[in-house]
Amino acid sequence: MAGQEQGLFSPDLLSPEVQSALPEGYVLRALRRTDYATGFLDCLRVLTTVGDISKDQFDQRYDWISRQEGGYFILVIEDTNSSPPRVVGTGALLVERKFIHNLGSVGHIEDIAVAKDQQGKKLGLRIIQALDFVAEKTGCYKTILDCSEANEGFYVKCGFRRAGLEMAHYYEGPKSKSSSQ
Ligand SMILES: CC(=O)SCCNC(=O)CCNC(=O)[C@H](O)C(C)(C)COP(=O)(O)OP(=O)(O)OC[C@H]1O[C@@H](n2cnc3c(N)ncnc32)[C@H](O)[C@@H]1OP(=O)(O)O
Repeated sequence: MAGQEQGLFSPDLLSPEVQSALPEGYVLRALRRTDYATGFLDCLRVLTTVGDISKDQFDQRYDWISRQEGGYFILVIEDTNSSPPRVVGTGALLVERKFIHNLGSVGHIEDIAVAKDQQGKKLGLRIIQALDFVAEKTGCYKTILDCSEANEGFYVKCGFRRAGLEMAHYYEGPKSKSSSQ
């Protein structure tokens, strides 16, 4: 499907309040397969290294994410004033289903990025509000995220507060095949 495809998830999960708070011509929507060529990957490059991803690799990852049935949401903000329309912001929510808290669900916010020339227009805030909406609609009792000290103030403005400490264990060597299946 191309053009008006629904994307990764149902439009019911897109907050109407967030859409109406966006600047004129900016659209909140789910990631689409066609976003390989609309600036989505460039947006992520503001955040970190993305690498040289082919269309085929993009499609394979998109298909894997779309099979996660209610577990993985990626949304974008598109600027339709630009010609052609361009993705200028993105964010992801992973929903972790647990046994604890009466089979509770926890949302994990990941990969928030706003294009450099679009920062400071509250797009980052709108992305977080839109992901909070998805988290609440999918029954999460809380949402958590990791960020740098430099971004703490942004997340405080979005209603988050410091809680806990992040730890990481990085692995060397080739990526396991299962990570792309
Ligand atoms: C879980 C993760 O993904 S962490 C990684 C976050 N992403 C990045 O670091 C990538 C590079 N940075 C960006 O993409 C953007 O700068 C973002 C996402 C951090 C912020 O997006 P923006 O659209 O520029 O921010 P937005 O305009 O929505 O700001 C909302 C409020 O937060 C404030 N704010 C924005 N960034 C910061 C910051 N780094 N520190 C303190 N306050 C900030 C703004 O001033 C604004 O405050 P106001 O309401 O008083 O005016």
